[in-house]
Amino acid sequence: MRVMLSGGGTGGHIYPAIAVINEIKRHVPDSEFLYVGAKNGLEQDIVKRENIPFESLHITGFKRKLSFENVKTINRFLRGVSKSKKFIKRFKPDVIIGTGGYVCGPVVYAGAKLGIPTIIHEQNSIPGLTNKFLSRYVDRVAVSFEAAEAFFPKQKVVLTGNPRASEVLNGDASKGKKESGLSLDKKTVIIFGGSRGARPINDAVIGMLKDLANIDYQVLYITGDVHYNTVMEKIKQAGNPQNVIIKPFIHNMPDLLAGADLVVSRAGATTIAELTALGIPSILIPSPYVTNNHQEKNAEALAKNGASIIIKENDLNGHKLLKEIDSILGDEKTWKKMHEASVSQGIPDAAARVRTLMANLINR
Ligand SMILES: CC(=O)N[C@H]1[C@@H](OP(=O)(O)OP(=O)(O)OC[C@H]2O[C@@H](n3ccc(=O)[nH]c3=O)[C@H](O)[C@@H]2O)O[C@H](CO)[C@@H](O)[C@@H]1O
Repeated sequence: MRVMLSGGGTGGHIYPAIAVINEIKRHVPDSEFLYVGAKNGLEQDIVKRENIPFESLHITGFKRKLSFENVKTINRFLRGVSKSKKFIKRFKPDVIIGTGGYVCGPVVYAGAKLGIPTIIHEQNSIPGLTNKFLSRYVDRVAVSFEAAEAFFPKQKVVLTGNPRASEVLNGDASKGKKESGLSLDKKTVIIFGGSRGARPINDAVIGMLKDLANIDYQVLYITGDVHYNTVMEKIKQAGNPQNVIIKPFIHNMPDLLAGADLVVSRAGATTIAELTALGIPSILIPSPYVTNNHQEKNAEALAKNGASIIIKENDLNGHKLLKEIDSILGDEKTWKKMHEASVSQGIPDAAARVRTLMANLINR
C-alpha cells in the first residue's frame, strides 16, 4: 500500500500521522510512505528521526485581519498545490491522509483534485481552518471527539479517536524513567506545555521550584526546546531540587507516559488522547491563544467527568499548581476516581479504526 501523509507545524498534528504509519506498517509491512511537511515546522526533525521519506513545502497560515501577508499566503498555497501534484504523480499514493496544520491544505487539496482517495483527521473538538476547508473536497473526515462531528458533512464523518492513543498503550515505564534519569519507585509528575512548551507554565514551575524540594514525589519538567536556555538561566538562580529533572523536549513520550501518575500540561488534543488512553489524571492549563479557544473545549470534556482539573492561565501560579498536584497525588481515592474517569474517555483502538476507514475507502 502506498500512503502519503501530511500534517504539521506542531506535535499535535504530527504524532497522529506517525501513529497511522506505524499501524499500517504492522498490518501491511511492505507499505511505502511519503510525508509532506512544512519547511519550518517541527515535522522536519520528528519525521526524519523516524526514517520516513520526507518532502517539504513553504507554507504559512492566514492572518485573521486583512493584510498583504494573506496575498503571499494564497500564492504559497497555489505553489504548494502545484508542488504537491508533482509529489503525487511521482509517488502514486493509493490514499492521502491529512492530520491538520496549514501544510496539509495544499497536499490534500491537490490529491482530491487528482482523484486520489483522501481522508483528513481532526484531533480537536472544534476543527481547525484547514480541515474545515478541506472537508468539502475529501472523501472521509475522521474525528476524535463526538462534538466535532457537527462541523463536517454528515455523510463523510466517522468517529475514530486519535491514533496516537493506540501508540502510547504499550509504553515501557521503566525504560521511560531510566532514559530521563527518574527513579523507578517514586510517584511521578510530568509537566509540559504541549509540543513547543508554554511560557506561563514555565513561570509557574519556576515559582514553585523551592517548594518542590520538600515533596516526596518526583517531577519531570519539559520546558519546550525554544524556552530551555531562558528557563535554565532562571533556574541557576532559583536552584534545581534533586527530585526535579528538567529537559528541553522528550522524543520518547510513550515510555515516559507509561510511568506517569499525573500530567500537568496545556490541553492539546493529542496530549488529551494519550492521557485518556492510559487513564492518567491531569491538571490542564488550556492555551487561550488558539483558534476558537478550542483547547478550553478539549479540556472541558475531560473536566466534566472528573478526569482533569482545569486551571485557567490567568489564575495560574506556582502556589496554586502545587496545591492541585498535592490534592491529587496526596489522596489515593481522588487519584483513583480521576484515573477511572480518564480511562472512560479514551478511544484506545483509534489507530485500528483509522486503518479500517482507510482500507474500506480504497477497498483493501
Ligand atoms: C498552540 C497550538 O496550536 N496547539 C495545538 C497543537 O498543539 P500541540 O502540538 O502542543 O499538541 P498536543 O498537546 O495535542 O500534542 C503534543 C504532542 O507532542 C508530544 N510531546 C510533547 C512534549 C515533548 O517533549 N515531547 C513530545 O513528544 C506529546 O506527547 C503529544 O503527542 O495541536 C493540537 C492538536 O491538533 C491542538 O489541540 C493544540 O491546540
